[in-house]
Amino acid sequence: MARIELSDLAHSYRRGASDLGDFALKPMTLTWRQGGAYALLGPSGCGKTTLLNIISGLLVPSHGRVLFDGRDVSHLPTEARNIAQVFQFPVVYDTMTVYENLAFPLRNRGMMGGTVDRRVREIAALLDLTEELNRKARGLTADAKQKISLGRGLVRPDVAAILFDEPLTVIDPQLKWELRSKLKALHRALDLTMIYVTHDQTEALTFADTVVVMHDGRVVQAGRPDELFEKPAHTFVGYFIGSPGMNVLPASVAGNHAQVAGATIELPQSYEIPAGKRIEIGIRPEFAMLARPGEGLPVRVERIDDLGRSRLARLRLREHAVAAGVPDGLGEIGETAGLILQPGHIHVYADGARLDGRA
Ligand SMILES: Nc1ncnc2c1ncn2[C@@H]1O[C@H](COP(=O)(O)OP(=O)(O)OP(=O)(O)O)[C@@H](O)[C@H]1O
Repeated sequence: MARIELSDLAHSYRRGASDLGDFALKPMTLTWRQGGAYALLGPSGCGKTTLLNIISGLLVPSHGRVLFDGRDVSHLPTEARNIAQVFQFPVVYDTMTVYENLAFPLRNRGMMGGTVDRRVREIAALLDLTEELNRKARGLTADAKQKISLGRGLVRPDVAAILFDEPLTVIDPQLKWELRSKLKALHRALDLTMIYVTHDQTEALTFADTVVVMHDGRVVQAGRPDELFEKPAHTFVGYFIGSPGMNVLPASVAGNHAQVAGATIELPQSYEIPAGKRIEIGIRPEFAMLARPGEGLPVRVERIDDLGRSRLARLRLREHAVAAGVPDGLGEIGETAGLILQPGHIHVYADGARLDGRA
């Protein structure tokens, strides 16, 4: 296991690039705790694979350093970093049995006999592969093969970290759920540093203690799932996480008052607003409620989605789309209604970044 530090790390695929726009990874300094379960989450093209390849040693960063337990490994190849990797598609030896596949990474490192056997059986049991141990990998389904790949990644007890790159892509949706919680249990049982790359928020939130959200080559927030939900550090985190995402509305804020769509909302905290920045407020649909016309902000009702246990209103506040909850006793909903925002859950953003208020 290792603590992994990224120190002033940045990467451009263009030699000699100086414009930040040419950087797939913008400068970042970040520590991955020993034994942590991390998800690296972001949309396609935000730089996840670039960052993972730099940590694994497939790519040498154009700027900054990667440290494993304080040791600079920036220029070391993958083999010298003592990490395990699990990729999107199964990497298994078809002619070997499941047992031999799982034992391979251990034997390759010079481990012998009983130690190998114990570890292979432990991992096989954790992944429900015990019954298959003597079968050749060739005849197995894609799901089973990917389980073997996961097992091969998890089997070595001495790795600095295990890097997963979208490992459940080929897995059947039903089994995905099962494997996700299994991976979480495995992390607890094995106490290894794990970094799990995904663009799927459910996968990230169910697996990780800490979710690292990337957007446009930057890490915009690293936090616990509840922190990302309750205090999105960037408007991007607000609408990327959550379903539907956070409502973001242009506003002007002075002290503890926000002007939104012509109405004034009193905020529980006071804000110092930097000059010349785009000011927005953000509020999650869970804390915005549809109300009778004349209450709160005036909105137009576009539609009501029945979600089974609750209803979600899709609204227009002037030209802005807003999602809000529908209280049970509201009665008939016409074309116009009111919208009440819970002030304690309103965040203020300047150029996308969350501002801290003062009580
Ligand atoms: N080998 C390369 N040469 C040049 N540009 C690259 C290379 N690999 C990635 N890029 C660019 O770097 C940026 C980040 O790509 P990266 O693959 O790291 O993102 P990602 O978040 O992993 O996306 P995806 O989920 O689609 O794999 C993108 O703009 C991409 O076009």
